[in-house]
Amino acid sequence: MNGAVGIVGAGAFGAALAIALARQGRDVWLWARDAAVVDHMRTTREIRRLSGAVLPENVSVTADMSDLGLCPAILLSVPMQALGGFLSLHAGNLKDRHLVACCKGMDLATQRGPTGLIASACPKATPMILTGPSFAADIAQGQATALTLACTDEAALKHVQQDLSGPILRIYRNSDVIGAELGGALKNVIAIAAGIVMGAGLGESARAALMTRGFAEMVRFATQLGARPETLMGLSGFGDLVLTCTSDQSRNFRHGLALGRGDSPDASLTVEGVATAQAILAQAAHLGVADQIPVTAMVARVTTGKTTIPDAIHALMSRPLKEE
Ligand SMILES: NC(=O)C1=CN([C@@H]2O[C@H](COP(=O)(O)OP(=O)(O)OC[C@H]3O[C@@H](n4cnc5c(N)ncnc54)[C@H](OP(=O)(O)O)[C@@H]3O)[C@@H](O)[C@H]2O)C=CC1
Ligand SMILES: O=C(CO)COP(=O)(O)O
Repeated sequence: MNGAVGIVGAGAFGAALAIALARQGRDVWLWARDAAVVDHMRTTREIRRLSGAVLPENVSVTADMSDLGLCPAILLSVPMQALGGFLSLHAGNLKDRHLVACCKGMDLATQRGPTGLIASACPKATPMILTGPSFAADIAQGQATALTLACTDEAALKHVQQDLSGPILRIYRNSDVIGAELGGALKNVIAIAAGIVMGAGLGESARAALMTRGFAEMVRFATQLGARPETLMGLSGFGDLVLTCTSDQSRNFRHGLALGRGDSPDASLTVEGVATAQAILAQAAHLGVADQIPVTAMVARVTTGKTTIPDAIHALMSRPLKEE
């Protein structure tokens, strides 16, 4: 299909985007790595991870990457920690394209964000990131959703913005790739902390304080890496932080909720904030600014069993007093 949108990864988000883009009139190639999963989707047209949402007719499903050969833009909707491995396996099929990362996080092995991994694996491709407040289930149901698309190539950015926009997906463009990436990565870490606060029974006031101080930390860290503060205040930062910290649809929030209650989190789910907290902390330590991201540091320590939740709360509450 000449000009179809390619989507790699038929999990919750990839499938939801396929459904929305198809409803907006685009032909879509949806790729999954597992031939049995592809057969099941072809036969039933159902997406198990989206409570049986149905794929429109103009979505073609494949396990063969060469089927995406005529797609000028390919959305990469695999988990962050799988992106590097995926790119090294399939770089040959992806060169020269607009590659739109849909994952939120930072790679633990390289401490790079998704567009950094794309640029390194596919130097001739144009890397972009699509991010912002958007639960897959909402998108699959056709609910209006606003997202940020970030890229440093303005012409390519405008082209893909146009391509992906429609009555379901309203896409805002942004040239600040670092800010968009870090907003999406860090909000998942803060959402785990918000879940812990609620699970431990600390109450709504504590959650509001955590979100506010977490947001201050997001802006501080991202601007040190070159992000624009306004990007963090937009959909990819503040918008997604609010969504993810306040809804138990969020897997990151639910992960924290389970930890706060003393339960075991569901290990089968994609919970990006766990590895990302460690990657951000390692990067901050390398830059000598680890003391400026106290919430992220505590999430990294709690989720790796290096400290307990009561000790983490005590440590955060007894930091030296400072100006807001
Ligand atoms: N779900 C949501 O509401 C949203 C998710 N996102 C982001 O989208 C990204 C994907 O999340 P989501 O779709 O929810 O996750 P899911 O766990 O639902 O799906 C992940 C998909 O990636 C595939 N996959 C995993 N590893 C590889 C690999 N090495 N090579 C190829 N395919 C692989 C999985 O295939 P298999 O089934 O074979 O393992 C599965 O199809 C995350 O970064 C998330 O933060 C962003 C906004 C909203
Ligand atoms: O990023 C998301 C919504 O914007 C999805 O959040 P979770 O990955 O926590 O479910």
